[in-house]
Amino acid sequence: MNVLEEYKRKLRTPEQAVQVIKSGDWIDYTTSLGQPILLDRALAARRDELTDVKIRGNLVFGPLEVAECDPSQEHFIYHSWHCSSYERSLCDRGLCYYIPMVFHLNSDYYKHFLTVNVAMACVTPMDRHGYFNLSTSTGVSGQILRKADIVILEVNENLPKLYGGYDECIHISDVDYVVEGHHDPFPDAPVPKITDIDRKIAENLLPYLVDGMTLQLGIGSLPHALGNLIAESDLKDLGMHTELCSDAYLQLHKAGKLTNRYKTINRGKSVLGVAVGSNELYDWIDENPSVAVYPLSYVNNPEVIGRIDNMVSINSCLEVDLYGQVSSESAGTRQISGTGGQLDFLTGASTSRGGKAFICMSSTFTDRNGMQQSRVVPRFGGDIITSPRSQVYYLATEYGVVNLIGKSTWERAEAIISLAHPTFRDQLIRAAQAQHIWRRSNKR
Ligand SMILES: CC(=O)SCCNC(=O)CCNC(=O)[C@H](O)C(C)(C)COP(=O)(O)OP(=O)(O)OC[C@H]1O[C@@H](n2cnc3c(N)ncnc32)[C@H](O)[C@@H]1OP(=O)(O)O
Ligand SMILES: CCCC(=O)O
Repeated sequence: MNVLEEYKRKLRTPEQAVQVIKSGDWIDYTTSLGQPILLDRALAARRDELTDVKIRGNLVFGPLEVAECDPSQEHFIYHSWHCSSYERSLCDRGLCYYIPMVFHLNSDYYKHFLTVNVAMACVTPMDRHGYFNLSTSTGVSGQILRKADIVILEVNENLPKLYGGYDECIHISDVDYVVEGHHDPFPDAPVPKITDIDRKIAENLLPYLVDGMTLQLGIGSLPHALGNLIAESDLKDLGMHTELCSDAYLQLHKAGKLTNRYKTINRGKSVLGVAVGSNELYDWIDENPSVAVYPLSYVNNPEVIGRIDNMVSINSCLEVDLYGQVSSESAGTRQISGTGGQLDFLTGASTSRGGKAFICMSSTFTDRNGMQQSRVVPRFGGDIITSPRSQVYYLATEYGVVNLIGKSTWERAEAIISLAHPTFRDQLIRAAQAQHIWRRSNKR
């Protein structure tokens, strides 16, 4: 049978396709732009026929009809590997549960441990060879689709087609059903406003950065802003090897800096796993031979990252304690985001020849009551630790950069307090004294 005939034979309406889902099933929605909008709507419409259907997603921007239609969670229970701001708001409402993980092993979790009864994902239209491109969701999708008992694809003509790497496509012969329908154009992701504090942090980082380095910029407004500022610097011949491709890389490209010339693997290629940004970004990565998408089992593998000379990883966090522990994913018991690729890139970049792993933050934040709070705290109570103190290298704020490696507890306390906002330093020193990590010789 030729691929077009096979496509027609597998074509269903969304309502028909979701009939395969049974009570108790595990369903996967892949990630971000891969969110299956029409199938999600059709599944939610079956609410009263189904119970205990569990759904997994990852950095999904929503709205998710399955979560919104069932506050009781008798019918649908939604889970996320990494919370977007929408999924965070679902968690706040008790409608989403976080699943702890590290990304480079995520596909192994699927391969060895997890059940996927039905996987549903948005893909590009099928090509003449019978392949659908997994596009900006390639990072996480391949193994989910391989593990699924039933694969339903939703064709979204707005998705960019990305060259791989590997695992960027699925063939019609590996698909059970295909659905089509109208999709609105993707909204542009918000662009962070660059603040004076961002500029100061970028200034503090610049002496550590070299021409020819390869950059990983993490999720969130600070890494994005720092990427934009690096695009304005004199640095040149930069490389891209990142889990998440944001508009900061488009800025580096537009500034003529993203040549990938000195990459020691994937030379000449901007490597990514997932992309989220503007339509201009999607247009840039679409069918672009200088861009290569890979599964995160490759992109985030610390051994792979470590093979890239001068690999620089720039991620952000919510708070740091005086021991050097980093909390990036929860504020007390409130789930904010996830571990994501932070630990993978910390581990990988710190083993690269000339590599450096930075965790950056503003020294303070303004809480919901309008009060200025320190991001340097004496010690964590209920916050989840994202990066353990044994693996944290460079920490940066607008007050400087410190390297914690090889530093004892009292040296760390001193170094970390030097990054804190001056308003909070005395109270942090008193806390360090009470915690027995402060000596008479410590600098105030
Ligand atoms: C992507 C790659 O290539 S892999 C590596 C990157 N991945 C990671 O580093 C994972 C962990 N890091 C992250 O998830 C992000 O970088 C974050 C969460 C630390 C920062 O992301 P941003 O989007 O810039 O966070 P933002 O400042 O908007 O804050 C998010 C929420 O946390 C709240 N928040 C921020 N700081 C604090 C704090 N110290 N205490 C309490 N709440 C806080 C904010 O108010 C906001 O809540 P809201 O949505 O209700 O307003
Ligand atoms: C999918 C990107 C999330 C992260 O690693 O932070």
